Amino acid sequence: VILSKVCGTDLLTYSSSSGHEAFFINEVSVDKFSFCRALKFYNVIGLFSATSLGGQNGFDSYYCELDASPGMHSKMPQKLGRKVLLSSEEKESNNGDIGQKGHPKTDNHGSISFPHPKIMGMAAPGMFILCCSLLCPCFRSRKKETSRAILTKDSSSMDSIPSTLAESVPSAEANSGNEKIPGSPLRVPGSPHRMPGTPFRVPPSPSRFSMSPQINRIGSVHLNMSQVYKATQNFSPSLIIGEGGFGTVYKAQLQDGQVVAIKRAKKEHINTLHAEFSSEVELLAKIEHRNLVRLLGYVEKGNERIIITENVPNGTLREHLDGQHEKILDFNQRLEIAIDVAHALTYLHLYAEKQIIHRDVKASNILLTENMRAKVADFGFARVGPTEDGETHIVTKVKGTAGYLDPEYLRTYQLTPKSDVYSFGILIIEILSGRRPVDSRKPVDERVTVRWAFKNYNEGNVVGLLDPLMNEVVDARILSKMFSLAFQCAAPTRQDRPDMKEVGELLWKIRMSYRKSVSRE
Ligand SMILES: Nc1ncnc2c1ncn2[C@@H]1O[C@H](COP(=O)(O)OP(=O)(O)OP(=O)(O)O)[C@@H](O)[C@H]1O
Repeated sequence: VILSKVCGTDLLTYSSSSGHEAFFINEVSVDKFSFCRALKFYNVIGLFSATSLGGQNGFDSYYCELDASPGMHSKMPQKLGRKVLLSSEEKESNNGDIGQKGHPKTDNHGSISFPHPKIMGMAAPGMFILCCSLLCPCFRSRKKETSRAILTKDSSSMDSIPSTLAESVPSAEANSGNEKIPGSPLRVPGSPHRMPGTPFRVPPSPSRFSMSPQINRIGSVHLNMSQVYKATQNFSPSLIIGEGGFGTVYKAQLQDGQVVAIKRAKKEHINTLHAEFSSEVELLAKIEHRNLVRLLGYVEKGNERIIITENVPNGTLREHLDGQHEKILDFNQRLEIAIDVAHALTYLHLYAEKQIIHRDVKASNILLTENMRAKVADFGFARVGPTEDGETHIVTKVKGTAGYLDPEYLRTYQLTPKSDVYSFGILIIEILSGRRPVDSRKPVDERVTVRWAFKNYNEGNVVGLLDPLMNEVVDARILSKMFSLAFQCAAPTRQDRPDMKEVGELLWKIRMSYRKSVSRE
């Protein structure tokens, strides 16, 4: 049995197989009490009950009235799913991230970070599960509904999870609920550069990187703070080109004329930093690929944490999809961007000195050049992949952005390059449709874009999936191939996803077909 419902901001999933039961909120394994609490909060206990549970009376009598300790019911959470993520994050314990977000990102950008539990969750192969999930109706919630669900699971392939173990994982209950939670999880307060609906980020907690003694010497640009002040004209507001969770980004000109982007960490987060860059950041500084934003240097002095990167002048892919730039991206440009990103990820996964998993592939981390070439930015969550022979994955806390997160990684805490493949699949759908992975402004059944797209795809309506801003007729067969590839990438389990190299090759073939179709017209 597998039951999965989007309620308000949360995806509630119950599964049972061969006598083993598991409870999930937003793909995070939780104990049954937390699950029941969520059901009660959303007033949907009855809907999870009766026939679908094999004749049992339903959650309310079978589960939810059982072992609630006094006081536990007194206060329902305001944003349950987010609390699950935050509570888990508080217990973060794992090391090993190599990127800039060793610095704490400040707020509200959708990134998720929490530790692996004592148990692993369920494995869930098969695209047919996606079909099943599409059939699940959404419930009316007492709150404003903003879906941030990913995909549902397959009961037939569930690992054995004794419920006693399931109860040992971090739960929503563990959170004190003190944190400020935005009205909608998709709204980003105080960020002028964000459109409504932009995914929020839960700030990663301070990393525990080993400090490199040479930290100020990484990369090819070595500045001291007075040079940074000079280059940014004392961090002049007129030079601000972006605002992220981690800090403010300035366009700066160095003495030799080179124009760079300088990211300055927000002061309020400096104190929470225990250690900064991993020595492995030196690895990132060595990475050179035309579709990856180059890390040029790092400055650490007193309260200042400065990251210097290549400047990419034409905004983010998300801004372009939002129509914030002069021209709307045409299909050809979108296809080229997808190919660029595929090449960047292939390089990271296969050809870098050590395998690197980006972990935060999303449209707002794709920067565009004047020629509309794409560069993948923001290695804040990047991680070195498995290093031992025969190792298939690393087990680590979950980081990434809601909507792009690989559900299998989220469930099992096993990270592989296929997590980037999943995010890339979601990104292709975003590139083609223009829609964010989760869009709270859409009708309930369209809010999880991958589900909406898959449903339409199955009904043969690929043309209707195309971004209406494009105003362009694209051969339905080409679109079908693109969407089909996207769904393969976003398969619930990694074994069903192609690797990035294959994805690049397939995109290249699609490009050839597209060129042919255009030349025939
Ligand atoms: N190398 C760069 N060149 C040009 N603009 C950049 C560069 N890096 C960042 N920006 C701009 O600054 C903005 C903020 O970047 P940053 O990487 O800090 O945050 P973000 O990725 O938007 O947010 P978050 O990392 O919290 O998701 C970007 O959206 C982009 O507009």
